[in-house]
Amino acid sequence: MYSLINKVKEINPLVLHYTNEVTINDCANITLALGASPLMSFSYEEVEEIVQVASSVVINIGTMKSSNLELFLQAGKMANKYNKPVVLDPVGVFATKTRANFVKRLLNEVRFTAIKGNVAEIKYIGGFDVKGKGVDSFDDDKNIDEAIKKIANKLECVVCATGKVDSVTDGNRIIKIYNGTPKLKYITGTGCMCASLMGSYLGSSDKTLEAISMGIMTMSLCGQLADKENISIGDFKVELMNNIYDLDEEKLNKFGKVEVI
Ligand SMILES: Nc1ncnc2c1ncn2[C@@H]1O[C@H](COP(=O)(O)OP(=O)(O)O)[C@@H](O)[C@H]1O
Ligand SMILES: Cc1ncsc1CCOP(=O)(O)O
Ligand SMILES: [Mg+2]
Repeated sequence: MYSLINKVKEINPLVLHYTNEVTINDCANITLALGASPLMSFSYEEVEEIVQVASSVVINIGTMKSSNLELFLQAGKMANKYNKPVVLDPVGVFATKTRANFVKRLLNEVRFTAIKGNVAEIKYIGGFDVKGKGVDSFDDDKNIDEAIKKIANKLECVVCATGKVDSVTDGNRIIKIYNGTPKLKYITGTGCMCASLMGSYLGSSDKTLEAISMGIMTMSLCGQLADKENISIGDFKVELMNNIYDLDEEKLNKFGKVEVI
């Protein structure tokens, strides 16, 4: 699985983002740091054309800007039409009925290759009560394996829940990733950036479960490596980017903590 990082650098996939206005720049930079190419678009005019040249598509509902919502649906449908892998990040889906209804529409009208969210977002989609505020999860991973398997089997896609431990499933196998640091919660966009990394791996490989696991492993491990003693939160963000740029197969083999269930 770890050798997929070399594929990203070889192929330099184009990762097309329809995303929020808070973390868009960080998502572009992390995509570049891994070795892929980012492209962000809010254009109805070019959606069909641009999806055709993309290697993968990321849809993130974070800011729920009303003028973009139909575009996000169209982008997902175009990804299906042109057989491009497409990832959904249902940011804050539990926070309002509006978000929940929009995510329901996306899930009904688009076949996603993968859905990733924090534990509260994923449990909410799985039908569980959750503890969350705004876009942040304060939930634990009780029932998380049940939730991810339920969603994966119902929607026939890979599902990833992020948190202290990250869990990924294709409905059959479950991959647990034990890397990370609580500091990742004190920078906005680490979840959004995971989706960009997932898009980068998906654009370089058709092994979906491995690609999604590598996306989250890359963020969690690089956060862990960046978290040197007494590092300030501003420096931590810079070190996170540096570690993404410097990550290679050797470091993944040395520090990756993965369990396949
Ligand atoms: N308590 C924690 N300990 C270690 N890593 C964490 C913890 N909480 C979140 N992470 C990591 O932070 C990154 C973002 O996850 P998360 O905070 O769940 O997403 P979001 O930013 O979408 O809310 C992931 O790499 C995840 O593994
Ligand atoms: C704070 C905020 N508000 C709308 S989108 C967004 C960013 C969320 O990023 P993440 O899901 O990675 O925490
Ligand atoms: Mg998030």
